[in-house]
Amino acid sequence: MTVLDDIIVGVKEEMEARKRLVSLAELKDRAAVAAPALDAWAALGGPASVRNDLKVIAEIKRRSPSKGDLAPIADPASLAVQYADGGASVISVLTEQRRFGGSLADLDAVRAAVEIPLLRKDFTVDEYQIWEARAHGADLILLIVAALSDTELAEFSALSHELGMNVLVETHTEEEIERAVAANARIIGINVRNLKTLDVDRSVFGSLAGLIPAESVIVAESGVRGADDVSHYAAGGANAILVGEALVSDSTPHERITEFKAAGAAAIAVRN
Ligand SMILES: O=P(O)(O)OC[C@@H](O)[C@@H](O)c1c[nH]c2ccccc12
Repeated sequence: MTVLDDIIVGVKEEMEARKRLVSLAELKDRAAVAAPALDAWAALGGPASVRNDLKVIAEIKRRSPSKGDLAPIADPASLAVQYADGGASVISVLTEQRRFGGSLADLDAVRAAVEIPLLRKDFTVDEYQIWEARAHGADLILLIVAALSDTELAEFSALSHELGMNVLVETHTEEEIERAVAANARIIGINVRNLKTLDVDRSVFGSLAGLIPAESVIVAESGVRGADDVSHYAAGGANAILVGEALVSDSTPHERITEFKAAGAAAIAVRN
């Protein structure tokens, strides 16, 4: 069993427990009265012809299976405000409980605090979680190609779009990019961390980014330690970066984001 398989077992158990507390019908009622989803695609730069800088997706991440506790986040709302002040385009809230220490309560707290698009970051394996995301104010959800069949990828994308949300489709291999493109994904992430082993290999980004059609927003996920990594991803074709650990463990995350955006813009100016 891979790490990913193991995580998903826990995700399903937690979801079954939530299903007993909140029915799908109840979630649909809540989703119907939620404020409409914000346009994460536009926030991430939109059509290729108008993209001009590097966008930052800043993540609220308490813990990870590879590193354990990252930082005590007493107040996710104030961290989110710092992210937004620093110029994050989207805030990612990890809601997976067992391995990442997240929750829907974190998503609620962040939703109440900022008005920029939110990614509900979780291991989506059931439509229930998509309704849940929308009911709790998410604008974007994560679909991990390695965890889904082509049918699930298509159905989950369609439901998300029906609910007005965008989808970040996460890949790690050439075959997964082909599957993401076949599913018409327009926001495609390359996670440099292999979720089956948790190994990080930053060179994966540069070797795969060229396979993604220019119309899609390309997100470099994981492994940003500092501005050099940001420059590396931007030079390799990233339109956006997704950063967790480096921001939650920094005392001035807004300054880090500003620094990352400057490094990204400089590398993109050279790239163009
Ligand atoms: O903390 P990092 O190395 O900056 O990584 C952030 C993000 O990419 C990572 O949290 C992540 C990428 N894909 C995921 C899927 C599930 C959980 C977490 C992730």
